[in-house]
Amino acid sequence: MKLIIESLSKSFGKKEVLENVDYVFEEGIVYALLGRNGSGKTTLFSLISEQIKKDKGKVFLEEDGVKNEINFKDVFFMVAEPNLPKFLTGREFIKFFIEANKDRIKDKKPIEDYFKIVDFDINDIDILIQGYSTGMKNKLQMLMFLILRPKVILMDEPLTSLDVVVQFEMKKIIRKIHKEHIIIFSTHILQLAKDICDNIVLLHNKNLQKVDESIKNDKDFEDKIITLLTTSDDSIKVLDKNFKDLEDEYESLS
Ligand SMILES: Nc1ncnc2c1ncn2[C@@H]1O[C@H](COP(=O)(O)OP(=O)(O)OP(=O)(O)O)[C@@H](O)[C@H]1O
Repeated sequence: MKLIIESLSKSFGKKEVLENVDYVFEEGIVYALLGRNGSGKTTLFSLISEQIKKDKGKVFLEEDGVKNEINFKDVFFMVAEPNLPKFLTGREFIKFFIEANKDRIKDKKPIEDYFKIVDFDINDIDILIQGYSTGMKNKLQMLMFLILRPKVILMDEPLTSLDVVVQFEMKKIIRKIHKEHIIIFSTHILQLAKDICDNIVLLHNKNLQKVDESIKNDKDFEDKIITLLTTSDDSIKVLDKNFKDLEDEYESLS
């Protein structure tokens, strides 16, 4: 199975965020999507999951050699700050979610078993979601994709709000299920990208760019990624210019 992006472009007003992006993501590989703030990671995920309209280009899913335009039902987009119904309990919400998606769930389990997978405190499942921490809400989101097992899983900064124990559990779960899915994981935490992902893809200069796999084992891994994310970036030129101005100013004073 492959997720194929062809000539994808998106602008907001005059700001072009993605320009003719072509990329192929494959099943069984966990991808880390790295990019600077505002580079377009969330925009890319929103386009793939059809939450916003493309200006140009298409996204396909290829299965057994047959290529079709992607259906939003094949994609689960896990956001950093989930918007869940506040006045339901965790149990009520997951029960409703299972009922609403019953035709798509292959391997149905008792509800409490699902909560156990993400190490959700059983005493908390009957309190209202409005009382949940961000980490607890994120565990509910994880449950949603573990119940649905969609073909494509997009995770926008997913583990940041989880405590280290749950992060570790989630890393294990992602590694366990990754063979049957296409998983793309956006993060600013380079160590996480290195730990959990097979391939690193940069979103930089409005386009996607594969990072050579050997970089992951390089002792200067973080420096190299930063260099790649700052090449031909105007902000760095501005920074350099400011330092030059300061140096000149300093020299004229001394
Ligand atoms: N609905 C919108 N209307 C106008 N501009 C938008 C909209 N959504 C995103 N943008 C702009 O598109 C650019 C890319 O935003 P996006 O949220 O995709 O970046 P990101 O890589 O996810 O950033 P971060 O790492 O900070 O979360 C930004 O300049 C942002 O201001």
